[in-house]
Amino acid sequence: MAARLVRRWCLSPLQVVGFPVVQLHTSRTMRASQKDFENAMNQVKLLKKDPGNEVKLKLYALYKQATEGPCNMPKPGMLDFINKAKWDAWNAIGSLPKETARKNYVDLVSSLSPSSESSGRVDKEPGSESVVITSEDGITKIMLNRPAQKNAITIQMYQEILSALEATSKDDNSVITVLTGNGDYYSSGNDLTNFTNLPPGGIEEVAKTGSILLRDFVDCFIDFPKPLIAVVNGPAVGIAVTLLGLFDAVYASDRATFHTPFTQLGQTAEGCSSYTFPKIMGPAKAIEMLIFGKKLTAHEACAQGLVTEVFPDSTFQKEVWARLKAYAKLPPNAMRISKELIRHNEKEKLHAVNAEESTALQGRWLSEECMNAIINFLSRKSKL
Ligand SMILES: CCCCCCCCCCC/C=C/C(=O)SCCNC(=O)CCNC(=O)[C@H](O)C(C)(C)COP(=O)(O)OP(=O)(O)OC[C@H]1O[C@@H](n2cnc3c(N)ncnc32)[C@H](O)[C@@H]1OP(=O)(O)O
Repeated sequence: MAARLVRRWCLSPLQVVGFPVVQLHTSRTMRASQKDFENAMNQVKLLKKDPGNEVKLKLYALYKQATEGPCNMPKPGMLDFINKAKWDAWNAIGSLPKETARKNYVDLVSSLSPSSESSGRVDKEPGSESVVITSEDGITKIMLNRPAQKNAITIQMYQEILSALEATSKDDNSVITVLTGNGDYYSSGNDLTNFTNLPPGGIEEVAKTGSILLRDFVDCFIDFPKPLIAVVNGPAVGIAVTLLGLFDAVYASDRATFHTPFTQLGQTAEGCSSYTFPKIMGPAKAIEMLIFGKKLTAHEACAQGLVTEVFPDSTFQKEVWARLKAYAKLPPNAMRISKELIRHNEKEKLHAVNAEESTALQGRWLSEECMNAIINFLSRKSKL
């Protein structure tokens, strides 16, 4: 099921906001600027790096203005949030002349297209994977690797993490498993553009498949049989925080922060945090985090029991990996059996909580509160 979901979701990043797929005109009577415009449209399709939704909305707006003139469409309804973001972008251009829009489009594309970008090659460079999995000294390291996007988790990354956990749980050479992030963030949580690729079934289908994926993903953490360690190298947001309640140890840099702004996003708690957080830190503190979105420092999170130990950022990697290497030499079966003893009484409850939270989120994703929050982020009207 999970693999099927991912296949369905894995669209080119350029499809995120419904990139205009255009027909190239070949008329010999076209002026040079029209040719530049067509070349630019072609270059856009060859971009290897996703330019981000803000730029894509600008490109969309300039393309529409250049080809059709000022926005002449009725404003889409609030719930039609992708078309509304596109309409807003086009409408914001006002009465800019078609020629100027065309030139601005060409200029914008050329600013995105260094010569290496437009070569048309699409091979992945080594280390360019969004999730990097390595194994050494009995430690399997799953590293989130989208530092420029603060390690926001895409649909494909959920699937890759899930597959890595399934594989390492069966790998006799893997004693402990570590989740960490590359760059300055541990993870900014769910990639908010996950919501913008509308399949034919529309937002209802997005919410339904998203809910199934979330449930499968979290189930995998609940059932993971070996020691699971989070090496929190920097700020963590959303699902990157809630999952910590299912880890066996959480080591944090003193630069890390812990933030679950679900209400601000019109969403609700997931990752079993509606159960694990009150248990770990008591209901009063859990409510401050999960309902009011209070951000904790690493030392506060440690005092609340969410973090095992905090290290100075300057020595964080050295100290933590030295410790993990020592732990990975401990007898693996004893560790696995101890984990089973500690965790097995809770498993049934955790699966039920996960199912409930995933269903609640399915409803939330269809709400106006949630859609507005996502539109605001994507159109950069808001940030955490
Ligand atoms: C219905 C389908 C769902 C399918 C998936 C189901 C799976 C489960 C879902 C479970 C529910 C999960 C919930 C959560 O995790 S809620 C938390 C979501 N995260 C956020 O709201 C964070 C949003 N980001 C920010 O507020 C800021 O970016 C941040 C404070 C993290 C950093 O700010 P800073 O100013 O330092 O950096 P930038 O904003 O300039 O960010 C750099 C670039 O990174 C992009 N970015 C960052 N975070 C995200 C994100 N979460 N999603 C998408 N993109 C993100 C940001 O846009 C910048 O990109 P550009 O350079 O292209 O502009």
